[in-house]
Amino acid sequence: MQAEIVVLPGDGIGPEVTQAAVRVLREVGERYGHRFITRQHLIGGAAIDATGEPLPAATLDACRKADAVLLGAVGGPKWSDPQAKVRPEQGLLAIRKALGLYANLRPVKPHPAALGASPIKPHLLNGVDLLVVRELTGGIYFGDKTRSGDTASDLCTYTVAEIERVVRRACELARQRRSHVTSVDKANVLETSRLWRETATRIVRDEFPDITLEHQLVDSMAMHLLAKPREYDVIVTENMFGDILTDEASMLAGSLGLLPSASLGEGRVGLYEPIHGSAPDIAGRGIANPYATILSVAMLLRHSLGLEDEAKCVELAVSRALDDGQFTGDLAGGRPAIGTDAAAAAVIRQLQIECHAVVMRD
Ligand SMILES: NC(=O)c1ccc[n+]([C@@H]2O[C@H](COP(=O)([O-])OP(=O)(O)OC[C@H]3O[C@@H](n4cnc5c(N)ncnc54)[C@H](O)[C@@H]3O)[C@@H](O)[C@H]2O)c1
Ligand SMILES: CC(C)[C@H](C(=O)O)[C@@H](O)C(=O)O
Ligand SMILES: [Mg+2]
Repeated sequence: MQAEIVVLPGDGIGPEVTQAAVRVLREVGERYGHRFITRQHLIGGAAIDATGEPLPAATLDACRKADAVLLGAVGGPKWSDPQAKVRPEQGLLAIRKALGLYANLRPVKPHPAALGASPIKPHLLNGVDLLVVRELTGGIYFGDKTRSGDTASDLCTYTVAEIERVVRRACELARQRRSHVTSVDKANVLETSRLWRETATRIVRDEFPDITLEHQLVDSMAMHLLAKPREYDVIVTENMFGDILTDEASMLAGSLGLLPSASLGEGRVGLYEPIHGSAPDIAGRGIANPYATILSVAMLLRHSLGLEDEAKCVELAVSRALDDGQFTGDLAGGRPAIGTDAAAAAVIRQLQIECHAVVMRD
């Protein structure tokens, strides 16, 4: 097949991890005979520096025309002045909104070889396989913001339609898994959460009677996620809770550098990105973990291009690289660590074996 993929490196470690992931994508293309055309565009701080805007029209245009978008990360101290009129993060929020990407899939499946990197006891992690479906285009990140004198406000709004579509998406995904959905809210305090809970209950009752639905308040969820992570299958939640819970969940996997994501809507184009940020503390040193971005490429192959074999192949290759002890610094825990490029090379080496193995098995 031929596919056009827009690559948005962004800021900090964004260019380093996307470059590694594009190398892997190219290898997949060569081995399977696909023509993946990649074009880079500006977003975030890099775009502000070049054009004054965090999401230039040319970038959005290119994304709309593409088959999929691969993003690194945006933001950094250079653009973080509280007085700044434009911020890199606005570019990311704007592209998600403009492409209608309301469902952000963040899978968490700790890899056995990386268990040592997690602060959680290994016996709690065995068998953990959960998927957070984070609502991505509503809630407090998108509400009106005001500042007047010594008072500031951020408005949190949800409509029934916004809740319905993401809950439906979570239930459809749960049907392909263990048919269990945990809906996370703060219904004891927030009106948006009461609407969320009512809507989730109705959608599951009327449309997904085969799904088991459980409600959980977000504060205790933060605790349960670490205390009994094995008990969760699909977790669906609003934008901010999903943002926070997934950084927490990365500790189950051992590092933020291991969690990929797919942002999907009703449209054709999906956006794929690691869940981590631009990591200014390690940027420019060639030591960032690229596995989350490489695993995001696997999600891109699966969800936007329908290339399931190729997606599995990338996931297996990452898994084998970890089995082989190919750890970046965030996973190494004092053992010798490899850099970003070497990690990509390790995946490519495994890909050369794994692609073949997956094809032969099918
Ligand atoms: N999707 C995005 O573009 C995105 C996501 C989160 C944060 N941000 C932005 O990134 C900037 C920095 O935010 P932050 O420091 O709170 O979060 P961060 O995710 O960038 O970093 C948190 C910690 O995790 C480490 N880390 C993150 N990714 C890693 C990787 N791939 N390999 C090794 N270590 C990794 C960092 O070194 C840091 O110590 C901010 O401007 C924030 O707004 C962007
Ligand atoms: C940078 C920020 C806008 C972003 C978010 O909150 O969505 C990030 O934290 C993420 O998780 O992708
Ligand atoms: Mg986040």
